[in-house]
Amino acid sequence: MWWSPRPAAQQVSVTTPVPAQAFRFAAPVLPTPVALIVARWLARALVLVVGLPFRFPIACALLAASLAVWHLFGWVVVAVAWSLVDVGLLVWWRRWPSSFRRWVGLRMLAAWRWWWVYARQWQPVLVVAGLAETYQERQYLPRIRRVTCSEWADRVRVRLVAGTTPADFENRVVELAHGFGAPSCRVVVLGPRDIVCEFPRWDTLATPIDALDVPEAVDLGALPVGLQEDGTPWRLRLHGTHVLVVGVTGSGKGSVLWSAIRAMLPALEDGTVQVWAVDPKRMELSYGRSLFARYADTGEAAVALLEDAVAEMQNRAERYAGHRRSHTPTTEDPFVVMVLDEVAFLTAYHPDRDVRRRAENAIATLTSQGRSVGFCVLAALQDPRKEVMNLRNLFPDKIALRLDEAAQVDMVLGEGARDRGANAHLIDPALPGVAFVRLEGSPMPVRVRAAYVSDADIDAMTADHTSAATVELHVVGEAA
Ligand SMILES: Nc1ncnc2c1ncn2[C@@H]1O[C@H](COP(=O)(O)OP(=O)(O)OP(=O)(O)O)[C@@H](O)[C@H]1O
Repeated sequence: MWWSPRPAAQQVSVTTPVPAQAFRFAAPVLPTPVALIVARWLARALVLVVGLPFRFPIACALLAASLAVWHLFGWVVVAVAWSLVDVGLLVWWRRWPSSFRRWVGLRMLAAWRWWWVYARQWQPVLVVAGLAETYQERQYLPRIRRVTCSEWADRVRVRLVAGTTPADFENRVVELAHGFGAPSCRVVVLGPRDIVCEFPRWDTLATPIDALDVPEAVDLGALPVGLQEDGTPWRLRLHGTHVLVVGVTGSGKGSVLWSAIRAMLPALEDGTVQVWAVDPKRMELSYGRSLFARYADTGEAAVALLEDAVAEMQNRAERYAGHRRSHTPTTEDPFVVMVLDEVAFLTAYHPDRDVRRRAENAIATLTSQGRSVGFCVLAALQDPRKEVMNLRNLFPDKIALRLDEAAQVDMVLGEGARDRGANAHLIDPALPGVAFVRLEGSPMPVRVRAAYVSDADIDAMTADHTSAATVELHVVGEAA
């Protein structure tokens, strides 16, 4: 019938050109009069001038005050006033350099960076990076709300175009970092359509960090093991979790393990914490043997040690059942940290299949049941692929040191970590100990560097501190 639409016609997409179409409807192109263009430019200039006092209130107030004084009293008074202000600033800078830097230096730097780096290059960088949106032939750009500077980074607060998401920025962090000449870029979401792009001005982790001071009180939920990119301490939680440290050979896995052990020294000495170490390479942990309650360096010994840990963990769980739901470290029930260097030796490379199977079972049991009864597995691994370590998902916390391939980043830190800027595969080999981690409560990866615990530091640690558990073993040995 003439009024019923034909099925074939309904399937034609509205955007598909139809060659035989008789009429084509398009918006007419009207030449814009020059007067309109000039008026628009003038309006934009006016908005800029009116907005300046809001953007730079102090600078504008000073300028206005200078003009007023000039008008009322003449230029000599202005020159004298400015000389006095300069002297005042000089005294401030010399006497209180940090407050001067915070209140004057960094604000001036932020104004300069806003204008020179970001405002000037915003449009080309965002358009080329694919972050400009087009609607009805008009281009919409996210807007810079504010630029602030800290000692090490610029923070550019951005208002997103409606309909876009922070993920669009997170997926373009590499383009943004290169576009604005920064070593990296991190996106922090503040609220709806409100994000901050953080651009470091230089690499704050370029110089090695010496072994940190041994803390007086041990906080097993926040052991100081290095520094974060913003200069604040990098703290590692061990109590109530398990940690997998992944990195190619020479990436500095040892420095993470040793920094964690160093941060627990007082607790090792008073017996509330024990380290049980598995060291198949015999190069990494053997150096500080006297600090460990148990130590194994062969496949069979390592499996026996892991199975002992499982038995002790199950015994503890049986005692706790129905009485308590969490563990508090005491000398009777110490917090046990199983430090497993090169864990793939046990799970994938050991020639004996039975050893591999038993080791894998024991590690799986410890990681799945040990958290609440005071057992933690801190393992180091070179290759994160499933064939080598299929237990990696049982480790809630992971640390990605330098990796071989881009695809390994998400394997270690979880999906989307590389898109959010965790370029662990691009870490400079000259920067061992540099890593990406995900801190609690935030999906954003953070760049960190572990402190380097040298052989001399380990010597000093073993000379000054001994594990209470090891002392006990010696005493038993002497008595026997
Ligand atoms: N945090 C660090 N800061 C500075 N230098 C470091 C750091 N960690 C390691 N290094 C340097 O890198 C070298 C290799 O480190 P390390 O042996 O810890 O790497 P690894 O990942 O454990 O390697 P492998 O898997 O071969 O044992 C060290 O000898 C040391 O010189």
